[in-house]
Amino acid sequence: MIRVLVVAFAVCHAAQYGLFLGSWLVLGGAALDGDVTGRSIALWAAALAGSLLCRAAAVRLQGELATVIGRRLRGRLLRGALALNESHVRREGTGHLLGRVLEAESLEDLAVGGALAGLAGGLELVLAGVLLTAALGPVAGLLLAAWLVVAAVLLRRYEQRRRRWSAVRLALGNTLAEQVAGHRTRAVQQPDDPPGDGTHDLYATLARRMDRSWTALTALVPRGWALTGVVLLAARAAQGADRVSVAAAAGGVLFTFGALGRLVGGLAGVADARCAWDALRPLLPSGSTEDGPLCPDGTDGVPLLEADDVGYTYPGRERPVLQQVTLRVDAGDRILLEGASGSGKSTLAGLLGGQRVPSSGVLRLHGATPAEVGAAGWRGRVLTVPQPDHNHLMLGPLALNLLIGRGWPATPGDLADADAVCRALGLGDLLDRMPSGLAQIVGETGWQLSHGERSLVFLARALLQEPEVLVLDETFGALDPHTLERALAVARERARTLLVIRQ
Ligand SMILES: Nc1ncnc2c1ncn2[C@@H]1O[C@H](COP(=O)(O)OP(=O)(O)OP(=O)(O)O)[C@@H](O)[C@H]1O
Repeated sequence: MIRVLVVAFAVCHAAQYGLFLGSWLVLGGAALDGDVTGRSIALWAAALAGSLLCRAAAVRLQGELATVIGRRLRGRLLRGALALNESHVRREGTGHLLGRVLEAESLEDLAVGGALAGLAGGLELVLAGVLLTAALGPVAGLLLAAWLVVAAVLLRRYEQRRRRWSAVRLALGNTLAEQVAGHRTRAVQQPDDPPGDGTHDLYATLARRMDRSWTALTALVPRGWALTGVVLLAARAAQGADRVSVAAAAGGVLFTFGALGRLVGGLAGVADARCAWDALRPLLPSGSTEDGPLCPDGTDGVPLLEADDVGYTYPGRERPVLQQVTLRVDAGDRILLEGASGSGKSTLAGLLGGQRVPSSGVLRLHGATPAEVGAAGWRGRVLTVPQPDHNHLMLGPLALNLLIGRGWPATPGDLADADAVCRALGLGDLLDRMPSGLAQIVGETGWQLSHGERSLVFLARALLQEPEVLVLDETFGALDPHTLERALAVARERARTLLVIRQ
């Protein structure tokens, strides 16, 4: 699809310039011969109209290309982000990752903002170079080549500066995200704003340098060439060349000026896209863009979920948190896992849910490893509900928070299920109190839920996803004994296979 669109774009673009040049050749030739007739004007108008039609088609194809590339890129980004394991996210920081995602815009701009047209400028330039050499001699061709060398040097410098600026921007984005997340704590604990660490100044300096390089590239090169062209034309006129050849040479210089401008603009866009691609690469899934094959259902004698000699060491830590863990979970099991604080229960929950990768040993779902099942496939079947402190309510309707695992917008059936699960868990009073019921906006700036209510919403959300194995990590810690008993009974009744973790 993308290849077809690119070829169609290139054909339309070439036809546009061919017709444009042809129109002026017809009229210009007739004018210089002093023989402008109704026929030559009609030919000129027809070629110009054809050129405009080709331009419209090229712009439309460019838009389609941008949409297709954007959709694919965002799809891959989403799959890659969902496949990231928790320790990777923690190590890099969410702000850093967010900065990387924002780079996707530069890649889309490459298609939307006309960099393709800039690249087509390269083709125009070849054509212009040939015309120019024919009209002004080989010296003109050599001078044009010299300006291309200058453009290459400036382009390289621009890309280097863009990379340095991007690295600081990512770090700055991460610091900002952390500061926003910890804003309340800082507001309470720090009387004054802490002094800056100089990163903002560095960012501003690098941004200025990058802008200067960009200006030098996109302004100096075409204008420098225009000046060179004027000198060449003046020399040609001084040699006593006839009017026709000076006019043709002036056309060649002007044509080259436009093509050079589009070429350097396009190449600057490509440099932006290369930097953006390097920033995005860690987020994109490697190999196939599709999820791996799902493992077979219910193979006889094979455990539903098993951990075989599994160990885990946090990155940067010397000692493992878990060693030689062996666990077998069969369909329909209800398992309680207890242990002391810091003994590694949540780490195991993360491993079982596919959010971490074991340092040793192997996990299997229906006999298939996570690599065979695919990250998204595994997480869709084994769902670990993190401790309430590590779980999140998104700013949005309560229904969205409950049904996020089922797709959005919700169907009437989904909403009825959500209502039934909430009422079974004891959230009926809350639903009746909220003016908009399931449509009530909850989250940071919406209706504030108590700790217990939040845990019940997290539990309802997980039950509504109907995973094959549900792992609840200290989900009941904030509930009073009566609510706890009721919630546990609902979980036992509704979950297909249940593993509950508590201290
Ligand atoms: N991201 C991390 N990096 C390094 N060490 C970690 C990380 N997360 C947890 N640990 C350490 O791993 C050990 C096990 O932590 P884990 O959270 O799995 O224990 P737990 O049994 O769930 O504890 P609790 O019952 O208190 O929630 C702890 O010593 C903890 O400090």
